[in-house]
Amino acid sequence: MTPAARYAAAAEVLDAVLDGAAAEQSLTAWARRSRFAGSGDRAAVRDHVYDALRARASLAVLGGALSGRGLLLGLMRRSGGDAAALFGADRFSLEALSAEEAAHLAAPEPELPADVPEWLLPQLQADLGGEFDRYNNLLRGRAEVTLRVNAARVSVAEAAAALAAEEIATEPHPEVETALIVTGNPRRVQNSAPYREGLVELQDAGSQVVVKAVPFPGGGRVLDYCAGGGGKVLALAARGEATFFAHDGLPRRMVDLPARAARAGVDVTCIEVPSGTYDLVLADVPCSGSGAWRRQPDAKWRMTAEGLADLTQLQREIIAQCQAITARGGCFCYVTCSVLRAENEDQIAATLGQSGDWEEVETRRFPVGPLQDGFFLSVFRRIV
Ligand SMILES: C[S@@+](CC[C@H](N)C(=O)[O-])C[C@H]1O[C@@H](n2cnc3c(N)ncnc32)[C@H](O)[C@@H]1O
Repeated sequence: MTPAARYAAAAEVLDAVLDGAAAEQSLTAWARRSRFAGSGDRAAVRDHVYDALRARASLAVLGGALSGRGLLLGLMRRSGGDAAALFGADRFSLEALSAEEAAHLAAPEPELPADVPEWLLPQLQADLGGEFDRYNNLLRGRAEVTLRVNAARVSVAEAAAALAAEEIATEPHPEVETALIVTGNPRRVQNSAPYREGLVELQDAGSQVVVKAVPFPGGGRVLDYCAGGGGKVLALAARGEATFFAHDGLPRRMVDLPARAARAGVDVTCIEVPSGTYDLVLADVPCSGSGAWRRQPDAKWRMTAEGLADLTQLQREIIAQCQAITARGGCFCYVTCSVLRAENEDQIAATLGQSGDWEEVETRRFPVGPLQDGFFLSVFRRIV
């Protein structure tokens, strides 16, 4: 596909997303009906779509319309690209610029809105204060592909060398000692020997830092109550000996966990119903994902006030369930990848903070950064 044709395909996918379809499904549907597209084409179209969605509000203003075409015009304007040369470039491209579009692009740059849902803007500004502008700018960029080195099996330098042997370039994360940032050939990672052999796992650096901050019991029973694919419980299991359990309200989400645990050389038992008590209960609860919206920008635009209220209700239910199964003297760790107080500090204040049965060990925010997603962690110990 020509570069112009890739933009035309991205516009088609974006229009479907703006009509309410999910980005991943729309990309898959486009790839199915476009058998001529190679892997490079699919990757380029995906990048255009996600770049446009991350900054949907500001690009619509820059490009002059909230449409696939308008967002891509905005994207080109932001990067200083020549839209006139690409639009109308060949028979597969988008139509040439209209006189109105050309005039819009030539006019002085308008004031740009923030790239967060309008209804949530006041809440985000109040919650993040002076950090909001930085957060908003970071949300417009791509997230890094990051690996967690399985420190139980290999050193960071050895893992980097094994990846380099397969032409996967990495750099150590400047602050997170187990993290390698993939700087070349990220799409090769999942077929590489270091990945298949469990020397590395795909995991954001923020996620790694949160797990490291969890007080590890050094034995006993450890439960990941919202395990999903198992990222957190696998990182916990890499920290030392204990008996590890994984649970999820939607058990099928754990389908890949046994294979991932086997690759990493750790034992994790998936359970449908927790039984007895656990010395450490970690709940990485379902949340807005506002600390990780770079990775799922269409989720950002789909979030509604009602959806957020439902999530905060579910989070309170999960906290209550976890309180009941934490052993006396054990710890409960509440984790979100949200930057909203409503899902973080307010939840803790309304639940654990009200109970005389629990003492706070630590509550921390891990802000969104250029190299990591944003997280929140609150650790409470159940009084003996
Ligand atoms: C943020 S994700 C967890 C990600 C995972 N910890 C990781 O690091 O890969 C939240 C998970 O909570 C699960 N969940 C939703 N409702 C739940 C409930 N009532 N009880 C337990 N888990 C639930 C979801 O299915 C989802 O897998």
